[in-house]
Amino acid sequence: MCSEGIRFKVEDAVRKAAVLIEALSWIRRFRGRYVVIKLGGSALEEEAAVKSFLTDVIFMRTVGMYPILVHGGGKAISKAMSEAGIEPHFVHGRRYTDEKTLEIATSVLANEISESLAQEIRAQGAHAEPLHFGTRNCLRGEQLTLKAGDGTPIDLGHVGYVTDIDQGLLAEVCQADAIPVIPSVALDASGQKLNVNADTAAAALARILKAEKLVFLSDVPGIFLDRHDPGTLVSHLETERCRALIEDGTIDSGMVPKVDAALEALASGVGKVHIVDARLPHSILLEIYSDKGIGTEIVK
Ligand SMILES: Nc1ncnc2c1ncn2[C@@H]1O[C@H](COP(=O)(O)OP(=O)(O)O)[C@@H](O)[C@H]1O
Ligand SMILES: CC(=O)N[C@@H](CCC(=O)OP(=O)(O)O)C(=O)O
Repeated sequence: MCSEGIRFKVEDAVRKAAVLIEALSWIRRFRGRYVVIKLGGSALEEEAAVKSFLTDVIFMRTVGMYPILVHGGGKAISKAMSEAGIEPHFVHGRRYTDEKTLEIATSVLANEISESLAQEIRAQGAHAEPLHFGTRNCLRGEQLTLKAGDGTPIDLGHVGYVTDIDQGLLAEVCQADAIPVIPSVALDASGQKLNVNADTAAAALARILKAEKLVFLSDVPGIFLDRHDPGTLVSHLETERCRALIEDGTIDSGMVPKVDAALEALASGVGKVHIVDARLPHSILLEIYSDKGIGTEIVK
């Protein structure tokens, strides 16, 4: 090999070592800490990206962090409903959930998506435990009642919000070296299933656990000031600015429940919230274990 080739090889090796050294302080800092990761339905559509993301989650567990995987599956639920001849209907961003919709949504989330994520984690040589009404339940909730402007209650059907979680169960699963996989379905005090928006379910978990971090993996690189201009990606946001961006419509549609959930989590003690692109290989590792992430971080 010529001297130029040797120099390149050495520089490449030094660069790789530098990445490991940079990760070291973050690995030490986050060891034994919970990080709640929400995988959205849009991100779940890309199989190869999901596999690569799960490798990252296994990495996090292997270096001593406690990742907790919470997932939605809005697109898959809508598809299953259409196949059953039911038109999905959303009220204030929540799916109107009658008996039949509840049956479809909970089956898609728990029996299909949670199980397939857990299977993939196992196929990659790690441990996973789906936690829901059909296995061991983790999320407890109550029916959600929204009010219209004039104060009249809005009927959402079997839609809920998380009031509490089984912290003992989570600790047991994490300490047994497994990665908990949790669909956004809660059980109320009488055992009735409730369909919960997955962003709010993840935020409630992070809030109750006082997690180090809450990470939303979606199908965008982060928050943009102008969605048509990739140069406007914001890498750091504080809560006040987030409120203003929601107010002026810069943050809208599916990003609103995420940022609302982020603000709620930060207000109750979660260290930092990240919004990253699930389609970008290793985005979550770069966000957590390097000095400068690649998505948007939100702090108090
Ligand atoms: N300011 C913004 N920056 C980036 N994305 C935004 C913004 N405002 C709204 N969005 C939208 O939010 C979407 C993410 O929400 P959603 O589709 O509900 O994702 P998920 O399925 O991951 O919960 C993005 O695909 C984008 O269209
Ligand atoms: C009440 C309610 O709307 N529940 C959501 C649960 C899934 C979800 O939130 O999935 P995403 O993360 O993909 O949006 C729904 O039925 O679509």
